[in-house]
Amino acid sequence: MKLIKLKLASFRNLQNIELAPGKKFNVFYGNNGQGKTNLLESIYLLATMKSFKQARNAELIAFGGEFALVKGTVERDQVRREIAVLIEKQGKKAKIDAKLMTRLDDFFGNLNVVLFTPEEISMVRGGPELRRRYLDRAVFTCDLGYLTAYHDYAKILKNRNALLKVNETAGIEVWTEQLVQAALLVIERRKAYLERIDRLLQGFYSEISGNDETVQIEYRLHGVDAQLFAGDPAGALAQALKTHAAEERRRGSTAIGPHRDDLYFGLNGRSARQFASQGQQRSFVLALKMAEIEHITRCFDAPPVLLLDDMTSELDRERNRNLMEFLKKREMQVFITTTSLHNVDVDQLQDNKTFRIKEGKILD
Ligand SMILES: Nc1ncnc2c1ncn2[C@@H]1O[C@H](COP(=O)(O)OP(=O)(O)OP(=O)(O)O)[C@@H](O)[C@H]1O
Repeated sequence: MKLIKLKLASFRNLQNIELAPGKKFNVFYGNNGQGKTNLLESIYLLATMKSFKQARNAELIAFGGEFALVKGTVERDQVRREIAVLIEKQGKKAKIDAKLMTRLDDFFGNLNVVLFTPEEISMVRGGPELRRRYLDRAVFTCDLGYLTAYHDYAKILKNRNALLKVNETAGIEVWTEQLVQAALLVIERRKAYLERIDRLLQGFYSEISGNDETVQIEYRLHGVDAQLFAGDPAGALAQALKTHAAEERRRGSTAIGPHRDDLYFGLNGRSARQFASQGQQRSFVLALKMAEIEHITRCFDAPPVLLLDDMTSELDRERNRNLMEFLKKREMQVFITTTSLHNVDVDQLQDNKTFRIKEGKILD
């Protein structure tokens, strides 16, 4: 998958951009606050309809503007598609080859991206939301049915929470039963993904770190007996909900389910969250991303587009070199942002294209 053309109008500080990225390495460089990350955000949006900064629509539109437009031409197996996303304050509309998309499912899969930002390093040490967000996105890319399972679960959760909030427990059993069934579908798909990347993760971690430390990734059910779950998943969830009934009434929200679950990252058999050094955390997250790339490549028989935001300042030289070696071996298009070309060693990269960004404009 390749992005052949990108056209932006009134997207954040990028008023009017038109560019033809190269098929391999594209390096965007410039001082802080010039629009490099905004550019990556626009590509991410073209793939997912979402901002990776969790920004609302109004924030994506240039100050004082009414709308923003992001357009891209993507190529896969020599077939080209035009993706256009119109962002207005009240919502987004997407067109593929000039046809308005009415179902989200039809939109996805035309452009796959994997994003790596410095902030993601905190996925190891930070709160569970970051890990859940990573997992949901990663599962979803190769498993479009996951979106339906996830939305069904979210709808039931909302209804059940609404009852708990007003302390209305009559009729809650019906929602509890539905919640359990919907939760199982989400958990099953999340676990299946982790099983698929488990071996990949170990391989990439060794490649990146250059040592023989072992890494583990596991799904952690919140408040549920894992052993019971292995034998009787529905029974274990129902049991946990029963045990937490009083807490739920007190908090006015559902205490058990995929919205509370977490990922466990292990390093040499210990919790990476508690014991990993800065460098080990970076290697871990980078290996996770590499595993995600490999997984998507296998699913679609085509590699995703990689977006590396300000990577060079976060990685030390050795890890950076290992990452570049990994990328050079692949027929993958990469977008890198950096404050200075010195950080990237562009001469080492075959087929690179560089773009200087200043005040929201590309200066060649
Ligand atoms: N809706 C908007 N309209 C206009 N400008 C915006 C909007 N949202 C953000 N900006 C501007 O975009 C700039 C930030 O751009 P961006 O985050 O892409 O910087 P960057 O080049 O990646 O810098 P850094 O190297 O610091 O990450 C800021 O100057 C900010 O004021």
